[in-house]
Amino acid sequence: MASSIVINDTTLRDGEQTAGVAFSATEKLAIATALEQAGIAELEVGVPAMGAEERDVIQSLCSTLQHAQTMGWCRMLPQDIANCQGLGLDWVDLSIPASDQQRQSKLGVSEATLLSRIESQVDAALSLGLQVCIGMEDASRASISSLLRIAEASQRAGASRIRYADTLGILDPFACYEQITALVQGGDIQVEMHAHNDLGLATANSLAAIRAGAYSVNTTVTGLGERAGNAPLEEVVAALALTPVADGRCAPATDLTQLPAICALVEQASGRHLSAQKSIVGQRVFTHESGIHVAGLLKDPNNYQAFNPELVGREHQMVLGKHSGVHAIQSIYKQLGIELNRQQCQQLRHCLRGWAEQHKRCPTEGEMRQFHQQLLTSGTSAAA
Ligand SMILES: CC(=O)SCCNC(=O)CCNC(=O)[C@H](O)C(C)(C)COP(=O)(O)OP(=O)(O)OC[C@H]1O[C@@H](n2cnc3c(N)ncnc32)[C@H](O)[C@@H]1OP(=O)(O)O
Ligand SMILES: O=C(O)CCC(=O)C(=O)O
Repeated sequence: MASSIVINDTTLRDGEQTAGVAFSATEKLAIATALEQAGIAELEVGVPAMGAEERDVIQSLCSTLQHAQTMGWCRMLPQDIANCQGLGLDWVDLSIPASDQQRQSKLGVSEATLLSRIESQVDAALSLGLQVCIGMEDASRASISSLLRIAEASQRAGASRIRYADTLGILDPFACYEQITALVQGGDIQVEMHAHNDLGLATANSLAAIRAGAYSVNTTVTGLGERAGNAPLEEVVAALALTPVADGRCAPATDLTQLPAICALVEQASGRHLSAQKSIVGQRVFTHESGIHVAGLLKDPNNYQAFNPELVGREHQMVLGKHSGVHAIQSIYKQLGIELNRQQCQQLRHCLRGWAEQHKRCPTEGEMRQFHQQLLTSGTSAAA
């Protein structure tokens, strides 16, 4: 059977790092369970170094989840690793700054010192029964030669994976493809992509990384995360389902119909409201008003749909507004049980335009009925 691309969702770690976001234990459990039920293979569930309370939550998540693999995030420090003991985690991400900028300015150590730490710290994590991913923070500002040295040291020490973090979200998909290709071809270790969205390219970069052979990608529900956030889970899994990778791997086995409910759960728990136009899950992304689009959709939905909204548990909605055509008006009124002829539709449209400009929204069913009543009584001014 073909292997599938792995999603490592970090809503509960990087997602919760969004300024002002703090999930309760109950919310974390609900989010983790929902993600597992949707088929997400791996969850990065938190930072054990944050303290005993965080560790209790991590432990309870690990004991509740049945199929999803769990990962804890640590600095590559002995105490951080020791804090993972007994939590039931499957994986640990041991993070080191990979760029000269961060290594020198944050830690003040040489590359040789950092490389020498990998062996002993990976060993410490392995002895706790954990699989190890080496997190290369700020990898996108590091030279590829130094990333390859980290990859080589990680592999030699017994780590299973390296994580390429575009910590500042500065990559474009072309550069990302080149970087990940070099890492995949230069070593024999899984490569994971961690994309940030500062330039709005996190999803594109995640897909480019997969195309280059990345084993896994990090996502967060609704794209939560530091600053402009991470690659949104809903975008990445929908795109993977619709744009197959040519290397024979399958899209992750995600139940896409659960995405709206998962995003609503995270929207509620994070207090971060989603734009109506947010791809895949935004309230209005399958809503159509323009006359030409609605007329086309009525003939055949394929005329104006990128994909069937049922794939992600949604449906098309047709509404009336400034750009409505006769077909739309006729069809929408028919659903209200009102048959209109072409001339009546044109009269309604004339009034609808002015009404929409004034109110800046679509009319409700009650308002549409009112327009019709006015049309019948005045014959000309349907929607004053
Ligand atoms: C790019 C990312 O997303 S990295 C992940 C960021 N996530 C978090 O910060 C999780 C939440 N963090 C926390 O709760 C706290 O920062 C804690 C509990 C982890 C640490 O708190 P404190 O001990 O008070 O340290 P504080 O946060 O002020 O400073 C961070 C320290 O970690 C060090 N550090 C940062 N990254 C690393 C690393 N990869 N390896 C080793 N040390 C590191 C910093 O240099 C600094 O150490 P210093 O005091 O010697 O300068
Ligand atoms: O080192 C890592 O695991 C990645 C940390 C991270 O969240 C980032 O660099 O954006």
